[in-house]
Amino acid sequence: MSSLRNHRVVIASLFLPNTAVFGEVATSTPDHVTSLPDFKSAPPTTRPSLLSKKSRPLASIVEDLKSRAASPAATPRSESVNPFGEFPGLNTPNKGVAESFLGSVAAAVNGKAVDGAKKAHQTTHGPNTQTRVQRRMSRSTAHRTSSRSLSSTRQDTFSHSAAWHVEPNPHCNGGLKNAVASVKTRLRKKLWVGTLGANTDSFKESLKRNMEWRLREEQDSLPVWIPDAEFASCYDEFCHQVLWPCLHYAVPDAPKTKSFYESASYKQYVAANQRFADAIVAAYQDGDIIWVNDYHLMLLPQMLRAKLPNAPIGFFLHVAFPSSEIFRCLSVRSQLLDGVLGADLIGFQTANHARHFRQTVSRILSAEALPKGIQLEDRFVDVGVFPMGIDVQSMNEKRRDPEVAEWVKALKQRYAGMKLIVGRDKLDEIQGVRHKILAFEQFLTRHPEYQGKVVLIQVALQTTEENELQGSVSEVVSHINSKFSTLTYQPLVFLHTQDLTFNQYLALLTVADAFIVTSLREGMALRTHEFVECQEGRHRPLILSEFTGSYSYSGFRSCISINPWDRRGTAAAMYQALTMGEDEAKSRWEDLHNHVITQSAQAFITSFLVRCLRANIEHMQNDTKAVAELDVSRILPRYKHSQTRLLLVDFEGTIWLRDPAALALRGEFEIPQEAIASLSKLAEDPRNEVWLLSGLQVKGALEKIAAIAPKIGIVAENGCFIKTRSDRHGEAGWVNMVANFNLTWKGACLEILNYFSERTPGSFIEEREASIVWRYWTGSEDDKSADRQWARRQAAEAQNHVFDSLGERYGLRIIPGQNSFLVLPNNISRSTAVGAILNPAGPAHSHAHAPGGPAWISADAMDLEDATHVDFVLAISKDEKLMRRLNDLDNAETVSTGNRGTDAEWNLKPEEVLPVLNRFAETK
Ligand SMILES: O=P(O)(O)OC[C@H]1O[C@H](O[C@H]2O[C@H](CO)[C@@H](O)[C@H](O)[C@H]2O)[C@H](O)[C@@H](O)[C@@H]1O
Repeated sequence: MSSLRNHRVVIASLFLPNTAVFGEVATSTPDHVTSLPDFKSAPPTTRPSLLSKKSRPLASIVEDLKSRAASPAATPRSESVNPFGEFPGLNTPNKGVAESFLGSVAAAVNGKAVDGAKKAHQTTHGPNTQTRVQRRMSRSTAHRTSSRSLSSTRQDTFSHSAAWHVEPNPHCNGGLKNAVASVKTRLRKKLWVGTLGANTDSFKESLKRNMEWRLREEQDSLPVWIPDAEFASCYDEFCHQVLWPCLHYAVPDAPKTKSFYESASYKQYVAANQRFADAIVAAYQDGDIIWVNDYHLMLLPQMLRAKLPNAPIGFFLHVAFPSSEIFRCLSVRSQLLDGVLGADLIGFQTANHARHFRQTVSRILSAEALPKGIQLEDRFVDVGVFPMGIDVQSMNEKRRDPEVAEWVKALKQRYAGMKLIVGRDKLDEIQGVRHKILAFEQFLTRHPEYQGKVVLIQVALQTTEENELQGSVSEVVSHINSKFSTLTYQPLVFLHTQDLTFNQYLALLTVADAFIVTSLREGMALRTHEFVECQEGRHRPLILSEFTGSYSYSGFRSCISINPWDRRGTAAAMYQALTMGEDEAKSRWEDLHNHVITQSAQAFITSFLVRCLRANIEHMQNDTKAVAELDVSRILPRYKHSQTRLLLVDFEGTIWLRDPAALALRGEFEIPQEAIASLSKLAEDPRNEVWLLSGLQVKGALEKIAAIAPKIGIVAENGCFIKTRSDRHGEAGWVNMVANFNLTWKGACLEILNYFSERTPGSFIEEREASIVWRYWTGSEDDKSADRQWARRQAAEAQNHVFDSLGERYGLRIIPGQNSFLVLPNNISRSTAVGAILNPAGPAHSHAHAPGGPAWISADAMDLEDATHVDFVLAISKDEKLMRRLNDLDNAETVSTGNRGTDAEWNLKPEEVLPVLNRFAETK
């Protein structure tokens, strides 16, 4: 982390952590209020107990019902006695919130006045029985109407003389804000770049300058000004209705309502991203690390890279990333992928999301996806997994607030004898609240003994109106409350986050008998981590969807897992949670807790930023390193004076420049006699060990070469087979490096590829011993015809099929080429073969490996420390992985014959290879 101290971190996030609010009211600095957004902020400087000694009687059931007198459902005046007696009063600045909160929870136990025909689901006072479950306001629309927002109407204009103050921005990603705060002593210099989350068209320029100045001075924040209509289209439409569902595995079909055009909203998304880019470029200083957050800003890394070619840029996706089968349906899929690939490092919450991303890039952009990232034409982009966590220490401090204890007491009193299941989600389709409620209905139906005794308290996070409508929560809430409510009981309570303070929420988590998340997909689900910490004294269980990021971590497997689509299973999980014995609950909680404290916010932020910096340094070294044309005269002296030399030379594309497809298809092969003769001459020298590296199979070309050049070692099929050099007794043989591998995948793979071959004219399969190549195009590489496009699409589909059905099961990897792709076992490569060659106990040095002998593969095969007996290594190859590995050796000269960016020390055109080999061969 020490290296981070010297850098300023520019944090780009759609919303700033703090925003500006008009009015003179002096509020506390953001540090004094809860840093978790969306909850009603605690009041200013003084924070007297909400439940002060001057208690006011608790609203009785009669009062509770009276307060809904405006409702058409008449309330019986002579209600039964409130079973909960006295409740402390609310004589505090947060009175409104407290009333709302208690009103809501009270309603659950006090029973509802119901319209004979149709019971309502209202849980708090208000004239309209629909309001509690209806959405409040989306982030963009909220600010067009909210009195707390910066601009109240479009007609108002605000100049620099308008009074304003700072408050926490309820729209900012709470997890991110907390994570940054958790390392504030170590992350000394930072600059947040984002929007205020308010309509700002009516601001005069003078006001904007005034805000910019103060926010920069006081909050380390730089506001980005986005016109209101542009913001709404970008955020409410493109982000929430196109990207959000798709990234959470829903096939894009927006706009369902035809209320907007995807292409138009994408334009606004581009424009909004460009405004961020302009603001950051203007503020950028040498040494800054730029950290771009989340799906709202997927184009920003590339826009920044265009202007700041050397800047360290990290992109972290907080939400999920779907399989390529889903992502490829997006009309702007390539633009979005190109956008994020401007970063040095792309981070994901889970290994699955990262894998999906790599596969998607490989299939849509035809770039090479390696385990550590993406090899583009001109540079490498790191891809990593950085699970988000919570700041446990800060959370525990908040939990220790006496006010939380008072609320716990109050809630216990209010819900005495009842069980509480708590949840907090957006009301859209993705977070599965509808599924949750229907499962709760099933639970109450299957376990009637719990009717009247269990309440589901659902805290609702606001999202876009359209998304909430699609979530269809409202109708099921009405349905379940009308089905099970009695005079003294309502099964389902809805609260909006604005209805309760964070302390109240913490109290709710503390008294909960279970917490439930039914997301159909989710990036992480940090609210479950908060619940676990709040349960320190009680250890009640977590019911968690298998489709959340949190569940993908083994520590969280001690939850009660559910498939949210399985209503019966979810209902059973509710029963299991409420009836679980203390010992089992404690043991499960301990696992969950251990995970929460290990996967902390601090660990997340430190590892992401350090890796981003390191990746940038590596990339810059590679990019700025002018790779010189090989100057043989600089190398020859070392060669001359060395005693043990290893010479590695690629076959295809380096000394053999013919089309491998023609060889596979028609068996057309002519030995490149001059090159083989030159290598053989080199191999005559007892100080030299000469190896030919090839992806071709043994049969055919390589067999023929082996016959005429017995002193050359050969690596076939990218490392699946190795032919040792013949020794002085003339012994040599092919060693099968994959003899112990399960190759049964080949049958299934061929079946898939046959299917695609039938549909792709001119394509064919090249089956090798332990690998398979599908050559989907045999025409010109520059062909832009529809036929080639079709073939490329088929190739993408075929890769998907092979990887999804066989990849993980058999440990396979797919290497895309220009017009073909190769499927082979994961742990086989030219560089593992070279590791095996260097190993003194390996196939190149031991006679135990006679032809047809046992397989040789060693766990140490990758270990280049074995290279101590070699004092000169020359590698002429296109294999970048091999180049990188050999660069770790002091005595290696790496020479690339590829035509794109390389990590090798030298470049060499393939046509120049033979003259170079000859010069070595002539040197004594
Ligand atoms: O609704 P948006 O403004 O588009 O924001 C998206 C959501 O961001 C946050 O959740 C995401 O990040 C969390 C922390 O990394 C992660 O736990 C969660 O799974 C992600 O979805 C935020 O907490 C949500 O309220 C926003 O909806």
